[in-house]
Amino acid sequence: MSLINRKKNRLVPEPALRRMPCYLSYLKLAQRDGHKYISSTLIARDMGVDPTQVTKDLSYTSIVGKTRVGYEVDALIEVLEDFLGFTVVDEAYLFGVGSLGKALLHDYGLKQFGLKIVAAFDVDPEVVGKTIEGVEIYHYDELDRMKDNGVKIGILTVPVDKTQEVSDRMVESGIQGIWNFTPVNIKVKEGVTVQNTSLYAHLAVMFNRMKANS
Ligand SMILES: NC(=O)c1ccc[n+]([C@@H]2O[C@H](COP(=O)([O-])OP(=O)(O)OC[C@H]3O[C@@H](n4cnc5c(N)ncnc54)[C@H](O)[C@@H]3O)[C@@H](O)[C@H]2O)c1
Repeated sequence: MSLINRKKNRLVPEPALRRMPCYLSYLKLAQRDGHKYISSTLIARDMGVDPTQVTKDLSYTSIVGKTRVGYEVDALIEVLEDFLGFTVVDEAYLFGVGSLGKALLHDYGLKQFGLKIVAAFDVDPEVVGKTIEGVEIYHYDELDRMKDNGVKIGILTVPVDKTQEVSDRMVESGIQGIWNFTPVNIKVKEGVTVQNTSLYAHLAVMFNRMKANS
C-alpha cells in the first residue's frame, strides 16, 4: 500500500508510511507531556531511528521544521493525522466474528486510526443477531441487502477455506479495500486494494532478533 503525496505528486514508500503512525503515537505522548516543539533528533533518538530518516519521512507531508527548535508538536500531529487519513473516519464491514473478529470489534483504537466497523457478518447462529460494542452481526447472506450503503472497506477474519469465496462476494458487493487477516493470498480484480496483515510475521521477527541477541 502506498499513498500519493499530492503536494509533490510522488508515491510515498511503504516503510515510511509504516513508520508514520509510530511517529504519531510518539508525538501524542510528547504532547501529553507538555512538549510544544520537538526536533527530529529527539524523535529519532527516542524511536531508535536515524535522524535523517525522520526528516525524510516527515518531508512527505507538508510540514517544515524550524531551525534549532524543530517541529511544532500540535501542528505535526494535525498534519500527520490528515496525511494518513485518520481525520476522516471510513466505515467498514467485518467478515467473520470469531476470536479475531470479536477482538477487532472490541478494539477502541481502530476508530482513532480512522476506521469504524458499522456491521459484521457471520454464518454462526451463536453470533448472528447479536450486537458487540454497538455493532450488529448479520447473517452473511444478508450482505446483498447492505451493498448500497456505500461501505468500501471489508475486514476479513474468516476461516482459511472460506477466504477466497468470501472475498469474491465482498468485491461483488462493492468492497474496494480488503484488510486481510487470513494467511490466504487472495485474488481480486484490478482496482481492489488488499492489505495482508499477520501478527505471526512480527512474532517471527521477534524470535529471530531474540536469537541474534542471545
Ligand atoms: N493475521 C493474524 O495475525 C491472525 C491471527 C489470528 C487468526 N488469523 C486468521 O484469521 C482468521 C480467523 O481466525 P479466528 O481465530 O478468529 O477463527 P474463528 O474460527 O474463531 O472465527 C472465524 C469466524 O468466521 C465465521 N465464518 C465462517 N464462514 C463464514 C462466512 N462465509 N462468512 C462470514 N463468516 C464466516 C465463523 O463462523 C467464525 O465465527 C483465520 O483465517 C486465521 O487464520 C490471523
